[in-house]
Amino acid sequence: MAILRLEDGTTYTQLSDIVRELAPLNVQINCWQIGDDPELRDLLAQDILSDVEKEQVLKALDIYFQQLATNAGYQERDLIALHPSVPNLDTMLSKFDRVHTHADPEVRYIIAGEGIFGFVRPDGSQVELTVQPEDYINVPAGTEHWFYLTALRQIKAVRYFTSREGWVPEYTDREIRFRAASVDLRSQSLLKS
Ligand SMILES: CSCCC(=O)/C(O)=C/O
Ligand SMILES: [Fe+2]
Ligand code: NI
Repeated sequence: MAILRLEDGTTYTQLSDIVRELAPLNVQINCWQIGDDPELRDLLAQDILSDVEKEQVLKALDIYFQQLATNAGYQERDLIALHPSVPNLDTMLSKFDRVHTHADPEVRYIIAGEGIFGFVRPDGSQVELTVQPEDYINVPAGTEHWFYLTALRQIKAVRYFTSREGWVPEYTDREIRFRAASVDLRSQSLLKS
């Protein structure tokens, strides 16, 4: 279930509120059910998936890919699985944790773990959106955003492509003013003390 945090600390968890707050960016957010198939749930609980297992997961969720292919011409999908034992995880994440855009829409369906997208709204305010299983997000081409993992350091997401070239990050020099996860980490450390 998605969580949106504004710079003033306001937090939204209702999908309708989040849709409203992200509307100025035309960022689409929705909740797509994963279902309760035990074999799929077991695969999603594994950190590491073989290529065969990844394809099994993708096929189980292809109903959504078919909708995107029919309605919006999406051509390909793959599954990204990030977890603490991925070699050079921090190097990979460093590609996304600076403000960047893509020439194509960034379309992700979160199916395990969680991650945080940051956005700059037209009024200059910055917001951060924690995405979790069943959250679907479509970030329009050219939208400034950043992405990083929470303290869980684990996410599985289906990536949908209209072309492969268009998702390469194009960096902007926008400064990121806050990180909600650090707020969480700070509050967690406060809770611990
Ligand atoms: C959750 S998919 C990994 C992040 C990514 O592809 C991207 O471009 C984030 O901005
Ligand atoms: Fe991105
Ligand atoms: Ni949800």
